[in-house]
Amino acid sequence: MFIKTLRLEHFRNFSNASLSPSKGINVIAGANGSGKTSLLESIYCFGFGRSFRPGSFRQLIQHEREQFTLFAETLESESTHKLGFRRSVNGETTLRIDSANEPKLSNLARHVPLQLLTPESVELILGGPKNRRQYLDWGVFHVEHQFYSLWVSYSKLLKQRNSLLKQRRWHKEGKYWDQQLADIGEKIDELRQSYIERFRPYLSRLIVEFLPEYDFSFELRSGWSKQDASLADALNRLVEQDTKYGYTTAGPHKADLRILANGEDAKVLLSRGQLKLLVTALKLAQGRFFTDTTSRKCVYLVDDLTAELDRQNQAKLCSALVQSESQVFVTAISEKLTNDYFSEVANNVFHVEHGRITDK
Ligand SMILES: Nc1ncnc2c1ncn2[C@@H]1O[C@H](COP(=O)(O)OP(=O)(O)OP(=O)(O)O)[C@@H](O)[C@H]1O
Repeated sequence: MFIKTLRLEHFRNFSNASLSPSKGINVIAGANGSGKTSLLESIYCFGFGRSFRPGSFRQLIQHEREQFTLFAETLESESTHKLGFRRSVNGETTLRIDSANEPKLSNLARHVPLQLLTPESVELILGGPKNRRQYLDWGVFHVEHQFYSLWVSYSKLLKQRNSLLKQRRWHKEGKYWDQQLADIGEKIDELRQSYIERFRPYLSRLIVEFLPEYDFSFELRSGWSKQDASLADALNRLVEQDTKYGYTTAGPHKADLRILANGEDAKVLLSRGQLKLLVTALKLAQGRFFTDTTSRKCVYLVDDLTAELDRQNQAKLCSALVQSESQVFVTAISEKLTNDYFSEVANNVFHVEHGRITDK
């Protein structure tokens, strides 16, 4: 998938701006506060329905305005799609695909597979399990089409169980729903486990490129104890505890991807720069696996490419991005990056200044 054109209306510091990126490397250059990250954020909205920065969606709407609107024209397998995303201060969201309103964000997201790398991406390793589940589920969502509907059903049943637990009504009605919750929960786990098994060789290959000095291992923890033969058994065993807490403590919503370097938790062993390299490898590996399994390409968004990487590793990352033959958006204070790392390939440089975009 390639973005042919992108238009931003009243998004952050952009009043009305557009760009026609190249199919390859696009460098977004500009001073601090010019709007580089905001530009990446606007693309990210199509793939995730939200920003990657903290704060409410209201902060994305330009000050003094009622709504922002984003348009993108994409090209995939010789078909063009027109996508629209609008959010208003009153919370209303409008999605459009090819001139029709689209009720489901998941359908828009399927059109725009994205991998994001920012200085904050190390939270994938340092942060809680939710970050790693989101990472993993991006892959499962884009590769296994039944995953999303299973996840929606599971979330509904989980909400219902939690409400019964809170109201201490589980003993009256809960047993029946638990079996359904467990069946769907097990299916979600199977899809994740099968994904990680197929994905593991890609991970290993890329990690050797970026961090050859460590021996990494990855283990997907299902979200319930191995001492239980099934999720149904775990839910049954934990019902008294769950009633006390008022929520469900076992299930795929508690899964985690354990990442070990030389047998130790990666977050306690690696330096900040090494964590960034690990995350870089994780993101690139997921993009490669996605391409090999679906014959589609994702778009890479790289904010502040030079942050925390030495020159050798910056060059490695750039060469991996070029090799991916995907569309890439990288931000940098200076366009010098283009000459240093991307001079051999066709690339576009866009200058951003106070929310205005000009190409070279
Ligand atoms: N809702 C908004 N309305 C108007 N301006 C905004 C809004 N939200 C943020 N801004 C401004 O937009 C500008 C662009 O911020 P952005 O983070 O995109 O810059 P950047 O070019 O990535 O900067 P840096 O190089 O420092 O990371 C900032 O000056 C910020 O104050």
